[in-house]
Formats: sequence, structure tokens, C-alpha cells
Amino acid sequence: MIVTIDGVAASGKSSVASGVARALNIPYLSSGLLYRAATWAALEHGLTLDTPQAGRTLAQLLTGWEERGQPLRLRPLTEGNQVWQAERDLTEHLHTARIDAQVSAAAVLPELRDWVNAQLQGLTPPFLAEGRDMGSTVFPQAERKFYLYATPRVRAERRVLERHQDLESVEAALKLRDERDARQSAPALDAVHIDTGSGTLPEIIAQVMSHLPA
Ligand SMILES: Nc1ncnc2c1ncn2[C@@H]1O[C@H](COP(=O)(O)OP(=O)(O)OP(=O)(O)O)[C@@H](O)[C@H]1O
Ligand SMILES: Nc1ccn([C@@H]2O[C@H](COP(=O)(O)O)[C@@H](O)[C@H]2O)c(=O)n1
Repeated sequence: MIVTIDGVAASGKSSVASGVARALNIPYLSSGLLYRAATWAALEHGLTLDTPQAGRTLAQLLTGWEERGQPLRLRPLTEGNQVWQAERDLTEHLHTARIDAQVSAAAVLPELRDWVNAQLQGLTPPFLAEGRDMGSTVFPQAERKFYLYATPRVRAERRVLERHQDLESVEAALKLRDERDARQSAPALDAVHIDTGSGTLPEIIAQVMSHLPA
């Protein structure tokens, strides 16, 4: 079985995916974490993302690591996904304001989208995949698809509890990321839409579960 959960930034995708995956006893895959890790790699290597050759250069960097036996890999742990490169856990570097600000510019590159999609499509079901285009592009065959949303204010209020930033700038950054991401990835037309501002996290997880076979 494949279940997809797409949604806007900070709508609760990872938290809901983790809860549902735990209840189903299957792993969840955070596609956003792979985009974040590739963005981190690009920035670490001084790669400028808005040049015509950026996609090719980034793809060469990622495949070069692969060929040298030091690939960038998603570890789909149910309690929270991680990304490792060789023996190094990169996860703590990936949820920062710096990566938030740059990740949409990396995610627009077709070479990176192909690389992320190939990583995910190479995995064996059952699993739950979360991101922006999991139900529409990467796993159109998924048995159940969900789309999570909430107002920018609700999402910003939640995010400031996780990071030491002010509410107005977090909300502005979320709106900007939503706008950029909407141009490069679309949710599935057959997804069940859920407003995560309408309940607590356990209630939203229960709402998703109610649409899944018992
Ligand atoms: N009802 C709720 N539904 C979902 N998330 C909630 C809810 N209430 C609080 N949260 C919190 O919202 C925060 C953002 O959730 P999460 O990081 O899972 O979102 P995300 O969509 O994966 O974010 P990003 O797009 O930035 O990766 C978390 O701290 C989560 O616990
Ligand atoms: N399927 C996806 C998933 C993510 N992205 C891009 O990555 C960014 C980070 O994702 P989060 O889920 O951690 O918020 C996101 O803002 C997108 O730019 C994507 O394009 N497609």
C-alpha cells in the first residue's frame, strides 16, 4: 500500500505522516527532507542556484557522491526521517531559516526533481510519502491521497514554537515559500483535503485514519 500526504509548508505533513505511519506500522518518507539536503549540499559547495547550469552541476555533485560510495540517503525512521551522507547525519542542518529560504530555488531544478523522485520510486512499498507532489507526480498510483492545509497565521504560530523567530517574519517567509512551491508542484486532484487548523494533532491523525481501510 502507498499513502500520500501533500500540503503547504508547515501544514503538519511530517507530524501527521509520522503518527499515521506509526498507527499503520509502515515507514514514512519525507521528500522535503531530500530537497533540503540537496539544497544544503549546494550551499556547502558554493553552488549558485539561479544559473542555467545549476541543475546539472548539482546532479553531478549528487551522483559523484553516489559513485564514490558516499551517497546522500534518506533514512525513513517512523519517529522522524533523517538524511545521511556517508557516515554523517545532516538532519540537524536541514530545518533552518537559511535552508527554508533557498530550498524552493533548488526544488525548481528539473535535474533535482528527477533525482529525488528516483530515490523515492526505488523504495519498496508499503509506505507513506509526504511532500508537495507525491500524489500527483511521484506516486499517482497511491491507494489513498491527502492534502493538508492551514492558514499562514496558524502555521506561523506553530513554527515560532519550534524556532526562535518572530511571528511576522515567519508568516511572510511561509507565504513566499507557498507561492514559489505552487509554481513547481501541484497536489493530486483526487486527494482528500484536511484543514489542520481545525483540530489537535491527534484529531487530525484520526481524521486521516478514518479514510484508510481498517
Ligand atoms: N493539528 C495539527 N496538525 C498538524 N500539525 C500540528 C497540529 N498542531 C500542531 N502542529 C505542529 O505544527 C508544527 C509543524 O508541523 P510539521 O513540521 O509536521 O509540518 P510540515 O508540513 O512537515 O513542515 P515543513 O513543510 O516545513 O517540513 C509541528 O510542531 C507540529 O507538531
Ligand atoms: N515533493 C516535494 C517536497 C518538497 N519540495 C520542496 O522542498 C521544500 C521543503 O519541503 P518541506 O516539506 O520540508 O517543507 C519545499 O518548500 C519545496 O520547495 C518539493 O518541491 N516537492
